[in-house]
Amino acid sequence: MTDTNELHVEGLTKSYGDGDPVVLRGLDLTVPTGALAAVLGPSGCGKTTLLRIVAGFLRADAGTVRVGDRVLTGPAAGVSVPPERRRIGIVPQEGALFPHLSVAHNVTFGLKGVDRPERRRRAEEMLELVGLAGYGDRMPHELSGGQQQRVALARALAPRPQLVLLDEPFNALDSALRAGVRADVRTALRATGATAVLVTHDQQEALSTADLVAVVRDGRVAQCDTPQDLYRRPADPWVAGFVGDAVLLPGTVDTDGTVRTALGTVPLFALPEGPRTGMVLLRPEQLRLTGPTAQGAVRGTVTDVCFYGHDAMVTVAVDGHATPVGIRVAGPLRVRPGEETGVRVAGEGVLHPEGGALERQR
Ligand SMILES: Nc1ncnc2c1ncn2[C@@H]1O[C@H](COP(=O)(O)OP(=O)(O)OP(=O)(O)O)[C@@H](O)[C@H]1O
Repeated sequence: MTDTNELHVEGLTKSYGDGDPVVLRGLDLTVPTGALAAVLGPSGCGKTTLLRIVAGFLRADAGTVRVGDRVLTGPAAGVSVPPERRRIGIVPQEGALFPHLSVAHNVTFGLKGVDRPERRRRAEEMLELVGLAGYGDRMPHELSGGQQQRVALARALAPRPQLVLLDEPFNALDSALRAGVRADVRTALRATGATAVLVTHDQQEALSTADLVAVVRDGRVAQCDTPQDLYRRPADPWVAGFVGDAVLLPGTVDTDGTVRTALGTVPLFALPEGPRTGMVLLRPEQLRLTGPTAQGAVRGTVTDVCFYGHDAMVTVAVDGHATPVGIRVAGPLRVRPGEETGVRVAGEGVLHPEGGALERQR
C-alpha cells in the first residue's frame, strides 16, 4: 500500500449513446499527489465529461480512474464507487451554496459522523484557510461572488478529500476579482496537500494557476506538461497556438543545427530527428523591432498596432513570408502602421518536423 493522493486516469472512453460521437477516446492523465492540474481545451472537447466520470456522476464505457491505491472506476465494468464514497471534493462553476444555511453550516454540510464542537472547529479552520475567518455566521447572500467561491472551496475541503475537482470555478467572477481568488484558491489547496484538477477553457488561467496543464483535444490529452514547458515547447503547432500567440514559419535545418526561416537563421532548442524541414515556432516576445537596415534583421512593414497597456502587439508584413508576424513590444511604442521596420529573432525556435507534428523533441 502506498499512501498517496495521486490521480491516475487510464484509457478513459465515453460516448453518450449508441450512434453518438465518442467524446473521450482513451484519455490518459496522471496528477501527482498535491499537484494542481488544469485540464484545458476548446469547448466540447470533453473536459466536463472527464470531470463527471472522475467524480462518479457519469459512467465510463471503458478505462480506469484511481486515486492512490483506490480504484474508483473500472477496469472491470462493474467497479464504480458511488460519488459520496470517492473522497472527492467538488467546487462547481458558481458556488451553489445553500441559501438558507449560514456560511459555517454550508462549510460543514458534507461532514458525516462529526460531533458539534469538531464541526465548529473544522468550519473555523477551513474559513481561515480560504481567507474568510469570522464569516461563519453570515448568510451566502451577504457575500460577494468571490467570497462565495471561497466558501464553496472551504466546503469542498472540509471533509479532507483526497482529490478536489474545480469546474470552471472562476467563470462568474469579473476579471479584476479573478486573479486574487485564483491565487487564494491555489494557496488553500497547497496548504491541504489535496490533489486538484481545475477544468478551464482559459489559457491564462491554466498557465498562471496550475502546476501541470493537460491540453485536451478530440477526447485525448494532446500534451500534459508544466506551464513553462507547455508554452515554450508545445507538442505541435495546434497546441502552440492554443496556449498562446504563435509565430509559425516554414524552416529548413542547416548542417550547423540552425534553421533557415523568413526571419533569418534561428538557433533551435533541440535538433530534430528525422525530417530536416518543418514549421518553426517562435513566440511574439522572441521577436524584436529594429531599424529597417539593422544588421541581422529582415525588412518589413508595420500593418497594425494593438495596445494592451502592459504591452502591445505590433503586426509586421515581412518580405518573403505570406502571413504577417506578431511582435510583442513592452515599453513605449515608437512605430505606426505603414512604417518600414526591421525584425530580429532573439532566442531559440522549436521545430515541428513535417509529418511528425505530435512528436516531442526531447
Ligand atoms: N448528456 C449528454 N448527452 C449527449 N451528449 C453530451 C452530453 N453531455 C455532453 N455531451 C456532448 O459531449 C461533448 C463533450 O462535452 P463536454 O461538456 O464534456 O465538453 P467541454 O469540453 O466541457 O465543453 P465546454 O468547455 O463547452 O463546457 C460535446 O459534444 C457535448 O455536446
